[in-house]
Parts: sequence; structure tokens; C-alpha cells
Amino acid sequence: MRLYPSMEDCTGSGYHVRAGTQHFVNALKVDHDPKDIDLRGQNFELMPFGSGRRICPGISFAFQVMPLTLASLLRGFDFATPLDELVDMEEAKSLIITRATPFKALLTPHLSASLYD
Ligand code: HEM
Repeated sequence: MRLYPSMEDCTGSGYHVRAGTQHFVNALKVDHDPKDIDLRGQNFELMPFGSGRRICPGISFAFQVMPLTLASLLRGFDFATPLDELVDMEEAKSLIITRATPFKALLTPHLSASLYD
């Protein structure tokens, strides 16, 4: 989605970065009450939208739409795992956090069929 990736060497905060360098932010997990975590990229604990100058420009739109989307899904469907097993939260070894086993969910409509048109 990045419109203008940096194609040349550049300098930021005193660091010289060569063109083509892959850059990863090392987000440290600090134990805070989840409701105190700022998702707008301010405190580096959880940055689903990135941070700084290149932070996701869709962030405000996403904040408006996500609760409605989630509420609609929860209102319209029962969620379960295929064999009713607990969700396996084991993490795979990777640069970013991914699941060791893919997450599978079974959604069952629980409202009258006409409401899903
Ligand atoms: C839950 C929803 C979303 C999440 C979690 C998300 C996450 C992200 C992340 C992590 C980045 C990279 C930021 C960085 O490099 O520092 C990004 C970039 C971007 N996002 Fe989103 N995004 C979401 C929704 C949206 C929406 C709704 C739009 C547009 C309507 C959008 C448009 C963009 C664009 C254009 C960029 C590139 C910005 C740039 O490179 O300067 N995103 N997003």
C-alpha cells in the first residue's frame, strides 16, 4: 500500500539508511492495562497502524468502521471452532507474530435468513 517507498539513501535521526534497506520496528511489549494502550502509534506497545510519518492514513476510518463491523458479525453469527476445541495460541517462530497453527472459525447464522440479504 505504500505510495512512495524510499528509493534513495536517506538520513533520519542521525542514522544513515541505504536505499533498499528493510526496516523493522522492534515493538516492546510492556505490561499495561489494555485499555491504556494507545493504538495510534504513540507508545510502541501495540502499533496495528504503524507509527510516525508513514502511519496508516486509514486509521480514523478504521476506528469508525471496525466496531460496527465487529458488532454486526457478533450480532449475526455464532462463532465456534470446527471441533469446539480451544483456540491454539502457540506462536510460530517468525519476524512478526503469527500463529503456529492457522485459525479456523465456524460461523453459524442465528437470525432469520431474510436479515442477511
Ligand atoms: C483495521 C484496519 C487497518 C489496519 C490495521 C491498517 C494497518 C496499516 C499499517 C500497519 C500500515 C503501514 C504503516 C507504516 O508503514 O508505518 C498501513 C499503511 C497504509 N494504510 Fe492502512 N490499515 C487499516 C486500514 C486502512 C484503510 C481503511 C485504508 C484506506 C481507506 C488504509 C490505507 C493505508 C495506506 C494508503 C497506507 C500506506 C501509507 C504510506 O505508506 O504512507 N488502511 N496500514
